[in-house]
Amino acid sequence: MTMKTEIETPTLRERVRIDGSPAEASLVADGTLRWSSDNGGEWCLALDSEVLGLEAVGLRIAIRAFVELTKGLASCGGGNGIGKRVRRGYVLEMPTEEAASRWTERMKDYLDSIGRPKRLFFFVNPFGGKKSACKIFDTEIKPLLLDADILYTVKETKYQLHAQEIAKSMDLLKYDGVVCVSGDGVLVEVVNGLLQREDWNTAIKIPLGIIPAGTGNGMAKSLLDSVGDLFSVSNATFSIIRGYRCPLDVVTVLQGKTKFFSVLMLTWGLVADIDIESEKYRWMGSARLDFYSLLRIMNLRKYHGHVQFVPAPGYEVYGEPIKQTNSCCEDDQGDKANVSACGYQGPAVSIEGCQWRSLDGPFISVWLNNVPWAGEHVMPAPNAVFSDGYLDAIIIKDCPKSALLSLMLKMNDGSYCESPYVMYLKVKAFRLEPGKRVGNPTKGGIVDSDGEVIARGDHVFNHNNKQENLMAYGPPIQMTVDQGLANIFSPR
Ligand SMILES: Nc1ncnc2c1ncn2[C@@H]1O[C@H](COP(=O)(O)OP(=O)(O)OP(=O)(O)O)[C@@H](O)[C@H]1O
Repeated sequence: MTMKTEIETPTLRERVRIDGSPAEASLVADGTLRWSSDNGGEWCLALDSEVLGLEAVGLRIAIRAFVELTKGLASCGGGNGIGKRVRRGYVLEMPTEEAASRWTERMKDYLDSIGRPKRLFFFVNPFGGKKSACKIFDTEIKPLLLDADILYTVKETKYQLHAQEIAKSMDLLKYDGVVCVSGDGVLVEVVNGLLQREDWNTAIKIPLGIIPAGTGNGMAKSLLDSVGDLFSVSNATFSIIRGYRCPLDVVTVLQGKTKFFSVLMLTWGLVADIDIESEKYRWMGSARLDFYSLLRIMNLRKYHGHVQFVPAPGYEVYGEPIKQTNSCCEDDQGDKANVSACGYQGPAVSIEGCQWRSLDGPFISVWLNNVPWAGEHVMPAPNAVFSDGYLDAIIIKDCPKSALLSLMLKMNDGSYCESPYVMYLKVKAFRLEPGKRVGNPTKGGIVDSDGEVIARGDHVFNHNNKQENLMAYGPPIQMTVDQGLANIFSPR
């Protein structure tokens, strides 16, 4: 027999009716509402993890909850997160109006004390994924916001970089958070917009949120999966309503005088080729990635090139030590003022004195990740942590095609990393010098950051005969991590 310790002190007790049935109710100091019905059975609701909002009218308190579909007797706290949740109402009828207002005040005070957002700004990308973000907002997100008494402003993005433009100039004091109903692309634009502001150091601290409505939803998946929650729009929305947040590393990607900021990943070689070149098979739906992966592995490409990195403690065995770095950015460090008139300039801690190591090609694939998941079903970096100050580098130099095929099939649980062909290390900084394709010196690869092509070996020119990508293919591209620079709403 186990002894029950007195850690929960009931703060309020009352004879009530719940959904019409007489019951004995208590509201415990830790925010747990319990009741035992006269008809038998103990019930429990955790205000923090199961309640959206509440309202008192006369003797009645209407509680708007968000609970697991299979919520049973006395189960409290949102279960194991695996089950689907639904909105559900409970009505508490108090014996007096005085009791009703006392209980309401206590419950509202508790919800206020956990720092939930009250005013949110939403970017909705009507163009992302299956082009259903507006419908998702109206049918799945809005009802939860209304139940939680959250005031919201919605802005549909009209074109590429629209979200970045708005984030650069919007009045952030009006909001407790900026949420993207989109794929990862719009979130990255918001981070870039915030960091281009004069007041970037306060602007970047505004809590960011992501509700999956795109093709690439790696951030939403990483956040929900970190607590074992089911990947869904409503779970992502509820995690924003609850208001917990975690710090998020921001990566500065720099080449010469060009820079931008990333929060997800950068990839070159096999994965970038599959991600970008398979676009032409979009008509196949989700099968396009499997089909094109197979095609690329059968006709496997390798790329010449060179990488340098500052390993995290414990990862110094990889690569060869180098004394002097041929930094891509030495010139620019002294020239920082020219990079941008204002805004964030990159991590304050210098990496110049660090012990760099290097690896020479050819490479099959180089993949750097800030969070574990790159998409709903692809987990390249199982050990990635949102704010450890490191990028997880996954490098494949050589691998038989049959082994590569089986690695690709193990991408959905991260187990591919155990293969002896996969080099997995954590780095503080990374430099990529992408080269030409082995056996075909006229062809280069693709460097893809957060789903966008940033450099292409086969030059693509626009109608003004200017190279259309942000960066050049060949010269080093440097990535440095600023630990926990941003904040993101997280399930816990
Ligand atoms: N109205 C719009 N028309 C065209 N592009 C837009 C519009 N609004 C946003 N965008 C752009 O769409 C891109 C992708 O957005 P997002 O990440 O939300 O969706 P996605 O479906 O995951 O993306 P992808 O097209 O890379 O698969 C972003 O770069 C964004 O700038």
